[in-house]
Amino acid sequence: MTDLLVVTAVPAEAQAIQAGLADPTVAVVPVGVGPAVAGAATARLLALAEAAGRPYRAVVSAGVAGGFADRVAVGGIVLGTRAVAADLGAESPEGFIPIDELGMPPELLGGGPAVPADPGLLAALSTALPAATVGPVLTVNTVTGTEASTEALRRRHPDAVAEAMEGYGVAVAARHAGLPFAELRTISNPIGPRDRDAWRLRDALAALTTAATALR
Ligand SMILES: O=C(O)c1cccc(C(=O)CC[C@H]2O[C@@H](n3cnc4c(=O)[nH]cnc43)[C@H](O)[C@@H]2O)c1
Repeated sequence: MTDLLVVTAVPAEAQAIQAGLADPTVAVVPVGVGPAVAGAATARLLALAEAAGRPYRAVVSAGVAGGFADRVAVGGIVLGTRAVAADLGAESPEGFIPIDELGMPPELLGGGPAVPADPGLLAALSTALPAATVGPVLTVNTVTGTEASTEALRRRHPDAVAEAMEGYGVAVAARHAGLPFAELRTISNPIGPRDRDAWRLRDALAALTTAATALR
């Protein structure tokens, strides 16, 4: 058991990470956008490696993300303490109800709507990236794009630092395989009213290359 598996959403993120990697045993694979495709693809990669007798030792979900502007700047690095399925639940006239408050048996929730990062892996990444902002990273199916949704997310997750679209799916795949999980993100845009022209992808990808030195 040697390799660390790093999964990104898109090829540009994988290339940015590969450009900064110091460790040749780290595999970086772009698996697609959103928690379902990222989770399914990660589970398949883990199963194939296991069947080939070269199982991975840990999984990192990595890429760019939106940041809560008062927590982390565009271009900054984020390490997730847990991956939170922030839009898994039900709407009601009184507001959003998280999935674990809907009365479902816990075994149907696969451990719940948040998967913690592995403490040892998170500690190693934090030591290697002391400037990183550390906190929960939300996983959403829809990029937040209004002031009202941003405020609702802040109310529900006052300690969250960023949102992206894959972490929870990758975390569930890692948990089902019994492997440590962590999430590494760099910030391409502030979370808030949609302004795609303001996304600073180049800065976030450059930050991913810098942060990749921590992946070993
Ligand atoms: O067009 C490009 O060159 C390009 C390069 C790198 C990444 C992209 C993406 O479109 C990344 C999509 C990916 O980014 C995450 N993300 C980024 N900002 C947010 C956000 O505010 N809310 C949710 N997710 C965000 C997400 O994980 C997407 O999968 C394009």
